Amino acid sequence: MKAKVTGRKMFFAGKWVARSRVIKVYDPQDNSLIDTVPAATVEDILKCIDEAKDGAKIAARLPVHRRMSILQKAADYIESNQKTYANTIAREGSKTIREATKEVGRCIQTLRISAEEARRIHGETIAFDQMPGSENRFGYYQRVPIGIIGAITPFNDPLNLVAHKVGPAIAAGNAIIVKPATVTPLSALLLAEAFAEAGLPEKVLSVITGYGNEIGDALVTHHAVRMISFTGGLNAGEEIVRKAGLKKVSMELGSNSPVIVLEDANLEDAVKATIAGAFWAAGQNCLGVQRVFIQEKIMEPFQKAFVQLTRQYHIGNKLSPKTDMGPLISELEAIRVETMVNEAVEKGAVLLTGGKRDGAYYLPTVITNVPEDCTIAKEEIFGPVVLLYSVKDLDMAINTANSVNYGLQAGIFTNDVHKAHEAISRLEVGGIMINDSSDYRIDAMPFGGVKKSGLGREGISFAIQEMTEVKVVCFKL
Ligand SMILES: NC(=O)c1ccc[n+]([C@@H]2O[C@H](COP(=O)([O-])OP(=O)(O)OC[C@H]3O[C@@H](n4cnc5c(N)ncnc54)[C@H](O)[C@@H]3O)[C@@H](O)[C@H]2O)c1
Ligand SMILES: O=C[C@H](O)CS(=O)(=O)O
Repeated sequence: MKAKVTGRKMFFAGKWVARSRVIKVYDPQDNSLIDTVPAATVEDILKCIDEAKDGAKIAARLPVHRRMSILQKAADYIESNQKTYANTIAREGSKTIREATKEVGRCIQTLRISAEEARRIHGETIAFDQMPGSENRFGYYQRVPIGIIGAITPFNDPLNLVAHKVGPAIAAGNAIIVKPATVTPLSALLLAEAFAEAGLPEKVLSVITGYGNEIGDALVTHHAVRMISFTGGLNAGEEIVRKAGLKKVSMELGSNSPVIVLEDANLEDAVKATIAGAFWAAGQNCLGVQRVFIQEKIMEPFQKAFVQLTRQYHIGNKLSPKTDMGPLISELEAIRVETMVNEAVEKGAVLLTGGKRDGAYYLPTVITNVPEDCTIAKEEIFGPVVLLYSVKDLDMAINTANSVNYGLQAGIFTNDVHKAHEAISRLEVGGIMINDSSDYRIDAMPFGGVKKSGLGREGISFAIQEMTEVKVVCFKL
C-alpha cells in the first residue's frame, strides 16, 4: 500500500478528521507551503481523552501476539514506504535527506524492538513465606498497562521520537494521545497511518495536531491521563511537570554535551566523530557535541584538523544527497544561535570558522576561549556551534564538563582504561561513550539524562517499565 501524506487531517481516536482552523506546515529551507493540518482545540483534546478511556480497555485486552503483529506490520508499512517517510521528514523539518533516511531506518528498528519487548513484560514470584506466618501464601507481581498516556514530542526527530513513545505504549497495552511538534506534524501523522494500516484497533492511538501552549494543558492536567511522556526543551518540560499533578512524567530534555579528548587519543577518530556529532541535524540534536575539552598538548593539531574538516562541510539543499547540513528549523532559531555566538565573541571568544547566517541557515561554527559567563558556555545551543577548550588534564576537563545544569551524554577519547574509568565514575551524565562522541545512541539502550536533562529513561524496555504499573497478587491457601 502506498503511503499517503496524510496532511489536512489529524488522527482522532483511529479516524482521520479535518478542522476548519488549520496550521500551515512550511519547509524551513525556502518557506514554501508543504501542507496544512488541523489546529485542534481544547474540546478536541477532551473528546479524545474520552475516546481513549475506551481505547485503554481495548489496548489492555489486546493479546501480546496481536500487539507484536501490529507493531511489526507498522514497521513493514514504513519500510515499504521509506522514501515518502524520509522526504516528509526532510521537507517539514531541517534534516538533510541523508539524515532523514537514517531516521526512518531507526524508526523501523524502534517499532520492531517494541514488538520484541512486548513478549518480555515480566513479573516475578514473591516468596511471601520469608515472613513467619505467611507459610501458606504464594504469589507474584505482574506489570499492567498504566492506561492513557499523553505524549508531547519535539521537531528535530519528528518520526523516531514519536515512535519511541507510541511503540512501547502499544507494546505495554496502553492508549496514547500524541501531540507532535507544531512545525513538524506530518511525520507523526504518517506514523499513525502505518498503525492504521497495521490494523491497530480504533481509539488506541490519536495524533492531535495543534499548538502546545493552547491544547497542551488540557492533555497534561486531565486526571484520566495517567502519564505524560514529554520530549522537548527545559522550559516547556518544567512547566509541564508543575502542571501535571499526581501522575507519572517522563522528561527527555536538552543538554550541552561535553566530549573530552586526551593526549593519548586517536586524533583523527576524535576529530571525525566530534564533528559528526556536532553538526548532525544542524546541531539540533539533544546529544549534539557542544563543548570539547582537549588536553593542551594536542590542542593545536586538534583545532587545526577540526576547523579544516568543518570548513569542508557542504551546506545546501536538504533534498540533495550531497548536502551535509541543512538549515535550522526557522530563521528565528538561526537568529537565536547567531545571538548566542555574537555575545561570546563580544565578550572575548575567538571565532575560528563560521559565524555567518543566511536566513534559516547558519554556517557550522567553531569558537574557542569562550568566557565562562557566556550563555553559550552554560546553556544548550541547539545549533551548529562547537566550543573548543584547552585543558591541563582530565580532572580539569571533568570539573568543567560537570559545571553546568545538564547531563544527558558525554564522550571521552583515550586509550587509558584508568582514565576512562575515572571519567565514567565522575561525569554527571545519563550515558558516556568511550572513544566516541556524546552523539551515540541505539534505540534499544536506556536513554535519558540527569540534572535538567530529564527524568526517567526511554529506550523501549525502559519506556515500557515507565508505562506500566506493578500489581502484586497473593494467594492465601
Ligand atoms: N532528550 C531527548 O531525548 C530530546 C530529544 C529531542 C529533542 N530534545 C530537546 O527538545 C528541544 C527542541 O525541541 P522543540 O523546540 O520542539 O522543543 P519545545 O519544548 O519547544 O517543544 C516540544 C513540544 O512541546 C510542545 N509544547 C511547548 N510548550 C508546551 C507547553 N507549555 N505545554 C505543553 N506542550 C508544550 C510543543 O508544541 C512541542 O510539541 C531541545 O531542548 C532538545 O534538546 C530532547
Ligand atoms: O535529539 C535527540 C535525539 O533523541 C537523539 S537521537 O536522534 O535519538 O539519537
